[in-house]
Amino acid sequence: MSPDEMKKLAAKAALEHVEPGIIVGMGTGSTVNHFIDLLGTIKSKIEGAVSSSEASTARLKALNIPVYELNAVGEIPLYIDGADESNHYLQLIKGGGGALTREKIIAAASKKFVCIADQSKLVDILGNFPLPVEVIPMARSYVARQIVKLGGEPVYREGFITDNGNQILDTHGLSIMEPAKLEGQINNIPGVVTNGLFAIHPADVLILGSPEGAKTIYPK
Ligand SMILES: O=C(CO)[C@H](O)[C@H](O)COP(=O)(O)O
Repeated sequence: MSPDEMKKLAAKAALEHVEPGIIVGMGTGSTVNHFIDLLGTIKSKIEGAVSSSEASTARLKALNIPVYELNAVGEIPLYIDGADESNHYLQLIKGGGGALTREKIIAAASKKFVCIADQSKLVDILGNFPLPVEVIPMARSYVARQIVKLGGEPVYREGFITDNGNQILDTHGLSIMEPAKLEGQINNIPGVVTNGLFAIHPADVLILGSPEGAKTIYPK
């Protein structure tokens, strides 16, 4: 079974978390794209969505799913998003698609975060996937030097601009033993908008697609 088929299985299983009449918070990426397509088949049962990226907004609108501004809604009952890595505590690395900041905001504004992924994303220790850090452009070199002091090797994602008009440093070489501590340390560097660790507020549920079907995992 291909990773994409496994992503689709996870997306399908996540539909069970969609209650009638709700607004769904939507992440970004290929796994979420499968979920959005499936959401389109039950769109009359929901009120709409809040989106974390221009790409997800375009996909939702193409399916005639109403998209609300975050400022126009209260607490969102459900947030669905993918991940680049998850540990067994459901602490994540996200941001491979560069939408980490809006994703983190909508996840924080949501009551329940259901993460969907193929089985390869579950790891014992975070950090094999380079940690994305969104930076204000004029601070990029300064932030990069501070990340080196923390033991990382930042690589500028050249040619990529986030939906917020910022840049990304993909940080290699980190073996992340204390994810929540590192999340706070990096976010405290002036010029950092946010980093892709979702550790202080992990996911609530992880659904992994595998050749044996979709497996639901709760934090250890
Ligand atoms: O964080 C993300 C985008 O910013 C994605 O959720 C993450 O990169 C996983 O992507 P995919 O579902 O394509 O594997």
